[in-house]
Amino acid sequence: MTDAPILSVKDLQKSFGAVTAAKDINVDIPAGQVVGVIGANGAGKTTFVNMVTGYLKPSGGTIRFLDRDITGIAPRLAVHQGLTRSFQVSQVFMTLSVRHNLLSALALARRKGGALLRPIAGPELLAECDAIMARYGLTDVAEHEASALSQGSRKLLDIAMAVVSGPRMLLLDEPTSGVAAEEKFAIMDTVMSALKASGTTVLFIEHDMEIVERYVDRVLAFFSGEVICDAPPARALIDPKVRELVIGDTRAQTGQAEAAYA
Ligand SMILES: Nc1ncnc2c1ncn2[C@@H]1O[C@H](COP(=O)(O)OP(=O)(O)OP(=O)(O)O)[C@@H](O)[C@H]1O
Repeated sequence: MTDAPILSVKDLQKSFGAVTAAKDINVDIPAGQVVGVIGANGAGKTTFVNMVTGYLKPSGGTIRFLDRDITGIAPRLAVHQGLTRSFQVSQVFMTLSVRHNLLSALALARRKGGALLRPIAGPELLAECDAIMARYGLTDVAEHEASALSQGSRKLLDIAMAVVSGPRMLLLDEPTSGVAAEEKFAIMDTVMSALKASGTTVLFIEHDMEIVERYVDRVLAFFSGEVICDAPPARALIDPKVRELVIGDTRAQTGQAEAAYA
């Protein structure tokens, strides 16, 4: 880890008419950190991620990434700077195989303009594709159509496609949403060890407190557009405000057991 933060957010604000979706957000994230963003529905998590990745223009404040001002940058330029995201809804091509999905993503990441019209699969790209599939546990399903994959494998493919550009920082929207309970830890183990190996800084939105507790170094808890707690999970998940305003609400939505943090 270096001392200078990879991402530095100062006084970030966003209003939609009378609704304040982000208020006075100040966050510095060091390179290599894994950050979990939690909060009830409507707390402002997606607004924050959308502003950082260029999908929404802030009403005020600044965002610096790798010491450059990226406030209001277009999403594709954010990707060029090394800041990438995945979405809650999978972005894979359902009728293509795992290999062809990854080759398409690699071709898009490596080529510019009209070069897309040339054949995509040279030996280097094929080798890179094999390496990514091995890292993300997809080798055994390489020739399977994406539509035939389990939700968990489809998430792995989606995230593997997001990282082909070699981002320095990856933002994920609920990486285990829709994944069967018995698959979620295996999926996260694979994703987090691949991202750790590449030294990627990670920030992800998550409703599942078991995932938060197990995989993040730091929790940002949102309520009503503000960060109400910024602490390691062992502290954040027992913070009275977080328990009342975030975990209580999240449990009510997901039906998680009240005993988990008693
Ligand atoms: N495009 C928009 N226009 C108007 N209001 C919006 C818009 N996007 C978000 N909001 C409002 O901003 C607030 C924060 O929404 P946001 O989607 O960021 O919350 P969230 O924490 O991501 O919620 P969820 O867990 O349901 O995705 C909410 O009150 C929401 O209704």
